[in-house]
Amino acid sequence: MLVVSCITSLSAFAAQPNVVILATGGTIAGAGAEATNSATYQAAKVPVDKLIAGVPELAKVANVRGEQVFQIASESFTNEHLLTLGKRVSALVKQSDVDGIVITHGTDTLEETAYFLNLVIKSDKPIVLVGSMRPGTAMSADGMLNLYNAVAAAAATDARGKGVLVAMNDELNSGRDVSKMINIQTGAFKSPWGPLGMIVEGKNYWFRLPAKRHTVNSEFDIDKISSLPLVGVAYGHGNVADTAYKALAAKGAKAIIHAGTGNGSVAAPVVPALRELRGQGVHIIRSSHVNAGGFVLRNAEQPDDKYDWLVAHDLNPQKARILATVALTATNDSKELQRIFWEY
Ligand SMILES: NC(=O)C[C@H](N)C(=O)O
Repeated sequence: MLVVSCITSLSAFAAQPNVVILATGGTIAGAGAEATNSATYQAAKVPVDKLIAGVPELAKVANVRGEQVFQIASESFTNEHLLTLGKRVSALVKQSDVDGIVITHGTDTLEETAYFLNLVIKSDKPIVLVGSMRPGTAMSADGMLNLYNAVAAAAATDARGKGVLVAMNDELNSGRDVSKMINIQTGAFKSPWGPLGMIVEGKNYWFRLPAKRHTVNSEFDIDKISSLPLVGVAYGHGNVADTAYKALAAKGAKAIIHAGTGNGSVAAPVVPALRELRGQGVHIIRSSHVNAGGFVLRNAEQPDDKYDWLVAHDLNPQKARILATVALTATNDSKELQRIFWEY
């Protein structure tokens, strides 16, 4: 009897999917002095093994192992961090003993890393990013459930082929669309076009699919990218001057994302400087900083065809920076870049 039950539990273990948790820091690995410290704490303190040990229920949905890739607050996530993480994910998804990847990440730039991986990883295996809005030491900390949901989602075969996902607050959002909308509530991550699905008690419920190119259908491949060009973001407002745009170009920016008002509109006094920069070879990409999601169209507000400027369509400025950075590794042609902005 004993032998039989041992064999049964062994085969049950072997049958579980293998999920690797790549830890990068953030509030999900944060710690505060008191349980009441939900907003004042130090990010990136708790190592991955301790995070995993804190959620024993993970073992019921997957064979989980952790790797500490970085231990940083995500506001300091550089292009080099993106490259290092992307190459590690790419190597892992090629392994036959890896079924899914979870990446624990600070929430400040989680949307940027999720979009980057969505563009450059050639795999249909689930890749799920997760963070938390409160540190694990706080009352009603959200990290445990978010992590459980992320591992359950990454372990599920129904999460395959949907691009890089973000599991936060019971929602499964596309890494392309999702954005941090508020910095103090657990329901912080929203997509302007709605979530792809929900995860409830470890089960995924899907409602829609991403329409844009991603992962296996992307023309970009992290294995072929060895460095990322500099792309800057300049914030537009009514009294804006050309100082930031010119300074970014002087620092070597290959493209400048104009975080514009409304329809990516540009204040009249800075138009000449932006035209001049384009003449010097710097791409000008009009995006919008409106809160619920911009929708910038070519030749609306500004004659993009005449100026050879680009539009980021619905990508917010930080996501537009990611796509421009990746796209510029493949082409410097403005028509090609605009095609890429429509397709991804
Ligand atoms: N909630 C968080 O994770 C915020 C933190 N500043 C980070 O992005 O690392």
